[in-house]
Amino acid sequence: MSLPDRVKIVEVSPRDGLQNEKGIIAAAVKIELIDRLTSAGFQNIEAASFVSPKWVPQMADGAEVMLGIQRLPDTIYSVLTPNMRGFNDALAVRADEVVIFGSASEAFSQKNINCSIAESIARFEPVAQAAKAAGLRLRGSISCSLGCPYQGETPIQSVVDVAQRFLALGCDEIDVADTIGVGTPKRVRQVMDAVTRIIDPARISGHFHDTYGQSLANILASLEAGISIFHTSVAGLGGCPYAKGATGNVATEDVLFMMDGLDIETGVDLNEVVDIGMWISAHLGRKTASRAGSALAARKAA
Ligand SMILES: CC(C)(COP(=O)([O-])OP(=O)([O-])OC[C@H]1O[C@@H](n2cnc3c(N)ncnc32)[C@H](O)[C@@H]1OP(=O)([O-])[O-])[C@@H](O)C(=O)NCCC(=O)NCCSC(=O)C[C@@](C)(O)CC(=O)[O-]
Repeated sequence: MSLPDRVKIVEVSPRDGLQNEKGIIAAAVKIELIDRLTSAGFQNIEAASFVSPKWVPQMADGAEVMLGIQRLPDTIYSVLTPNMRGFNDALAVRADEVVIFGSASEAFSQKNINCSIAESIARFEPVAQAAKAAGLRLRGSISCSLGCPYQGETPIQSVVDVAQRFLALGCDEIDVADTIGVGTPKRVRQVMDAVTRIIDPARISGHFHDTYGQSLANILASLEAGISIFHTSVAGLGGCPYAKGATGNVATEDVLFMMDGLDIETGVDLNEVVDIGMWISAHLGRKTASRAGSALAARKAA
């Protein structure tokens, strides 16, 4: 299959990238991060999470962040909303897209959102209806699509079942998420092929964590399966509090560098993203996890 000319990169660092940070990061830093990402050309930024602050304290300032950022009219600012409480908070700050997040694994569903998969779908139903009524975009994220930290490999049918439920709820986009980064290209291709049999590939995204260094290969396998939306995180920031040991999302800089080599447009300025990656890594007191980011920053410094 031929590869697309253009892909959409959803930058998830302000939410997935920062949610697992131990020390609380000031809202001003989150706001600066999002503003710089907006300037770099991302058309979709996952900006915050309206979840219980007892479960994820780092995301407690979502409203302050959403109200503090400089928004561009064509940029989609997404927020996570596990229930109606989260949805109402998202509506109050005029989020463009709300994300319901389920799992293809029963055990992870319990650990992450404290209910079974079936209960989660029932909880998402009013959120989906309210999102449609308010004219907001709706995205559904399927955690553990390639494997679960508690249950091991995920059967492909479990991913398809949740995708089907999300489709019925009216999701505009559905994420196949490799929460712990265990997927390898052959399996990713099988999962993407199964999901694209029931949903238009243009509505499916690949969300890959890079724990085992497989993300770029998995993105290539997804491109070959017709997928053209990918989630990335500047400097490879991230991790899920309910998936111990899992590292961050695939680094944005690495994906942009690969897309450039494949002649696939992203609309994002890699040069600016390298600077953002170095800035946020310095702020967090660590080295960037992006190979391309380090190499390009070193080249600039020379
Ligand atoms: C879903 C719940 C709330 C259920 O949590 P629960 O304890 O079953 O629910 P509850 O209704 O009993 O609420 C407990 C407390 O939280 C409050 N509460 C309830 N809802 C909200 C809300 N929306 N905003 C603010 N507060 C809220 C509620 O008011 C109550 O407060 P209390 O009475 O004890 O003072 C909880 O489990 C939760 O917040 N989980 C979120 C976990 C999370 O954010 N995980 C990380 C994101 S998922 C992820 O990273 C994966 C993804 C998407 O990136 C893709 C991938 O890589 O796989």
